[in-house]
Order: sequence, then structure tokens, then C-alpha cells
Amino acid sequence: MTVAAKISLGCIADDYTGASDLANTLTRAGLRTVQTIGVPADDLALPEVDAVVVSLKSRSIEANLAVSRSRAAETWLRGRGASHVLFKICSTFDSTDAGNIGPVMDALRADCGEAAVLVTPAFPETGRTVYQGNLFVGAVPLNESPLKDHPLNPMHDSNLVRVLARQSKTQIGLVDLATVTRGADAVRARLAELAGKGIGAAIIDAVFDRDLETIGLVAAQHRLSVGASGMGLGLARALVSTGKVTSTAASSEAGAAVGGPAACLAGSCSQATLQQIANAERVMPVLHLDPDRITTGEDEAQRALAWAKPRLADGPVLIASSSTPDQVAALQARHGRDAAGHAIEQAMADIAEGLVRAGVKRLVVAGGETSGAVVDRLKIPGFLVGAEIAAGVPVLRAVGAEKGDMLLALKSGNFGGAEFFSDALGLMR
Ligand SMILES: Nc1ncnc2c1ncn2[C@@H]1O[C@H](COP(=O)(O)OP(=O)(O)OP(=O)(O)O)[C@@H](O)[C@H]1O
Ligand SMILES: O=C(O)[C@@H](O)C(=O)CO
Repeated sequence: MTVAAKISLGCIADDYTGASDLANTLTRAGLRTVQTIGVPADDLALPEVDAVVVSLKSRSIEANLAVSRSRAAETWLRGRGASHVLFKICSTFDSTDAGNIGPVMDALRADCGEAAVLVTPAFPETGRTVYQGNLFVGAVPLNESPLKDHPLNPMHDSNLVRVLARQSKTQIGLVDLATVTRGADAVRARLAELAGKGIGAAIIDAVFDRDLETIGLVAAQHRLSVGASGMGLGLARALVSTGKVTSTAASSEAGAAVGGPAACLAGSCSQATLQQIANAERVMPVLHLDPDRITTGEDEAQRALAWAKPRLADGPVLIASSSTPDQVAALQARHGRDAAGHAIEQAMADIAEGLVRAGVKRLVVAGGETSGAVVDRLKIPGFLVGAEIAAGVPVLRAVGAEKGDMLLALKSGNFGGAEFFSDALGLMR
């Protein structure tokens, strides 16, 4: 990839929707940003940028693989001059006791020799706040939120000091809100105190964007941080306010229209996505896939494509595998969690491939794993960031794609308003 100047910020995201969420935040904060799919090939030509977000699909894979892929991304980013690397995780800390946040953090920390790493999934714009190390999703603790029913990583403990300690080899400390409120020097002093005790990482509280700005000022002087888009916001604002980045991100190229047929795919089973699908039924044809048939190897993708193709000329369509938590649990009990998830992701990728072959140029995908499967199948190497559809979800313009110009929106399961699908298509011309 041609990145002419040294980049100011390197980011490794553990899924593709999370990467576009972060790329969106960095762009809005003024950093010229590109999102790449995996570690870029040497011949991928991209514009000069301040930040690169390397998207991995490493959230729910085996921890060893997540570590080796993250390390490869880190090597690439540091090789392009990134003195700070942000490991972007989910704002709801999606992971299991086996990882992958702890193992990846431990490996990256060892590689760069960081004494104590700041960690926060806070992203106040989407209702994710951290207080006394406990993550809140809106008004409720993580373990009472819909994340308790996540198909791949159900979250049953809201205390992130405990959650991360179960995954990491180092001890985990806390930098509390009272310290953050006293400012960057107080945070630095607390971090030094923790490092002095051999504590290698700390969950840091944040409730408002101003907390993230304080955190960003401290983190930017370190080599590594772990967090969601809020940490990105803090780092980006620190880079701009200290004059390390002087550019202003504005990519008119990313916003140019592509025309052509449009379609939406939903593999997320989050409460937000279920509501968005129900609302979409009022404005576009919706096909509900049969997850049992997919998991037993029936060709649901062909049925979906036969249904969609004749409708594309009349306007957008939506194809969804999404089910309620009870139905998801029942399917997983019959077929196994990973087998069911994988089969459905591959069916979604088959459908996306068929739709693009049929001329679709504008594609909205709901769900991180689902987006990963789709983007991989379409062999898209990277994205430029366009308009913001909803907090954490930008319009993306594919760069270097075999199929030419395409616009995509990759929606994290829980993001977006009730009319997300029509909101997205309204901005993807
Ligand atoms: N009806 C279903 N029953 C069981 N699993 C399903 C069903 N529909 C989709 N899945 C699987 O559930 C998982 C959903 O994960 P995905 O990351 O796509 O959405 P999400 O977790 O809501 O989004 P995000 O990671 O962005 O928060 C995928 O593996 C998908 O294949
Ligand atoms: O941080 C978030 O919540 C999202 O960007 C995400 O990673 C969901 O997959």
C-alpha cells in the first residue's frame, strides 16, 4: 500500500463493523483515515492519511490466531511510522474468558514494551460508559443489557477489571473517574503508581467525552492503548490539539454517488437490529431466511437470490437470518453455536456475492461477523469513510475492489436508530 507520509495513529480492529465505527470517529475528529481489510498488500494504492485502521476478524476466533494476526497488523503499522497503536475492541467488551482481548493486549504490550496499558470501551455517544470499572450500556450494567444474550459472546459480568483479569496474564488495575476528573497529570501519576506495582493494564473510567479527551492526552504519549471508538476520539483530539496532526479530513471522493440497485443483509440478532428489520418491513420487501435449513446444508442462498433478483429493479430489498434470543438458543442447542454461526455467515456471503453479480452497487450489512464474511467474500481490500448514517456507522466507499465502485454500510449489531436501513440507503446514492 502506498502511504506516502508517516502515519500518526495505527489501529487494529477486531471486527469490520468496529473498524468502520472507529474510522468514522477518527474522520469526524479531523484525521484523514483509511480502513483496510486485513494487513494491506504492498500494491494497494491508497491516499495519504493520518490514520490507518486495519480490520481483522479476530473477535471470536481462537486466541492464538487472534494474537498472531494482531501482531502482523502491528508490525505493518509500526513499519509505517505509527508510534501509537490502538487495539479497537467492542464498546460492549465482547469476549469470553478465553479471550481475545487479554491475550492480544498481552502480546502487543510485550512487543512494544509498554509498562501499563490504558483500557476503556467507553463510547458515551452510544451510551457506553464506565464507572468504577463497571461497563454500562445505556442505563443498565452490561450483564443486564441485551448483551447477556449475544449469540457468540454472551456477557455476564459488568466488572471489566474482573473480566480482563480472567483473560490476561498481567494484573489489572483501575483508574477511577475521580482521578480522570482531576486531569491528565493525575491519570499519569496513577498509571505510574500501578506500573510501579507491576500492574500491566488498567481499566479507566469515562462517562463523558471530556473524560476521553483527558485519557487521550495521556494515551497519546504511550505506545499502546485498548478501547472502543471513545478511546479513538480521545486520541484523535489529542493529536489535533497538540498539533501532531494538522490536516482536516474531508473526502468528497468518498461521498460521490454510484447509483445501481441496493440491498440490505442482516445477520445480527441484537435487539436493535430486530427492531430495525421490523420497521424496514413497512418500506421494502423483506425475506426471512430459515436458519435451520441453512444449518442443515439446504441452499437457502439460492432461494434468497431467486426471491431478490426480480425485485431489485423496483427498489432495495432486505434479507435477514436474524431471530429472537429464544430461537437463537434453540438453533444453537440443535446444531452447536459455532457451526450455526459459521453456516449462516457463509450463506450471507453467498447471497452478497450473488447480489453483487446481479448488479448491486449499494449494500448495507448488519452484524460484525456477518459483515466480515460478506466483505471477505467480495474481496474488498479497503474503504474510505463517507457521511455518518448513525453514531458509529459511516457510508463506506470500497477502494481497490474487483467489482469497481461500491458503497457499503457495515452496522454493528447494536447501533443505529429504528429506521436504520432506510436512513442508510438515503445517504448511499
Ligand atoms: N437465526 C440465527 N440463529 C443463530 N445464529 C444466528 C442467526 N442469525 C445469525 N446468526 C449468527 O449470529 C452471529 C451474529 O453475529 P454478528 O457479529 O454478525 O452480529 P452482532 O454480534 O449483533 O454484531 P456486532 O458484532 O457488530 O455487535 C453470526 O455468527 C451469525 O451467523
Ligand atoms: O464498539 C462497538 O460497539 C462497535 O464498533 C463494535 O465493535 C461492534 O461490533
